[in-house]
Amino acid sequence: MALLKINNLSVYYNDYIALQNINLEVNKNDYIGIIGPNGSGKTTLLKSIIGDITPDSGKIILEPNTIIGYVPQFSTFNKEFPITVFEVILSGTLPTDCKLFHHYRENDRTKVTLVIDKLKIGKLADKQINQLSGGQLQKVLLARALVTNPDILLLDEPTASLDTDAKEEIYNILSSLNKEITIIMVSHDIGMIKHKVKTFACLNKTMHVHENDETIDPWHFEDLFYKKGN
Ligand SMILES: Nc1ncnc2c1ncn2[C@@H]1O[C@H](COP(=O)(O)OP(=O)(O)OP(=O)(O)O)[C@@H](O)[C@H]1O
Repeated sequence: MALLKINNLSVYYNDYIALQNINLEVNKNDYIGIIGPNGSGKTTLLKSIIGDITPDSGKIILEPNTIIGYVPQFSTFNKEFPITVFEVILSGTLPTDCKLFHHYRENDRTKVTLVIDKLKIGKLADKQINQLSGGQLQKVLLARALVTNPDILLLDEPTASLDTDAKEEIYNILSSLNKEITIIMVSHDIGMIKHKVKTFACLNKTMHVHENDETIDPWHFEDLFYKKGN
């Protein structure tokens, strides 16, 4: 059984069609790059998968007990909130039905320490988030998503506004994580992810899926949005 199956998913914002009849099958260890122009529905698709948006039609089927980790768009994160790196990552353990005064368990703190070690960001743990560079903050957001030990990691433009070295570092971390975790990543960085992802999902309200092989030229990919995929 697929880890995640999307069948004929459509999402409307009032009369506006954001996603139309999307189909996608995601299996263990897949590494899918979702590409598409601005406004093509990429974030809407990720939010539908995590249940933040209820589809108007179609189905999203998860294998039982599948855990999803979500790294939202960097720009949507409020860097001015007075909170440390450790606390941001700890917040990833909060249950979805969290009460106002939630008490973390010792086990939650242990999970944070493990993920901090894994991403080698121990030196950042006590810093306030407004003291971080873009690349450091991106790693912290990744750590927050990893703290629940997800089976599938969804990332919305994880390298937007990062310099080339910081991008390369994030992509190297993701390639290493992909040995254990299935990854679905939205990106505008087609030239760079060409060397990373296993599959391209080309989205512009409708979606076509293509294996990332030598026939895909990252500089002439426009036709991938129209060809019939699987
Ligand atoms: N809450 C909303 N209400 C109305 N329209 C929305 C809403 N959210 C998104 N849209 C519209 O739906 C379309 C798809 O938006 P979405 O954010 O999913 O695109 P995207 O591909 O992620 O864009 P970008 O690359 O710019 O981040 C856009 O035209 C957007 O304006």
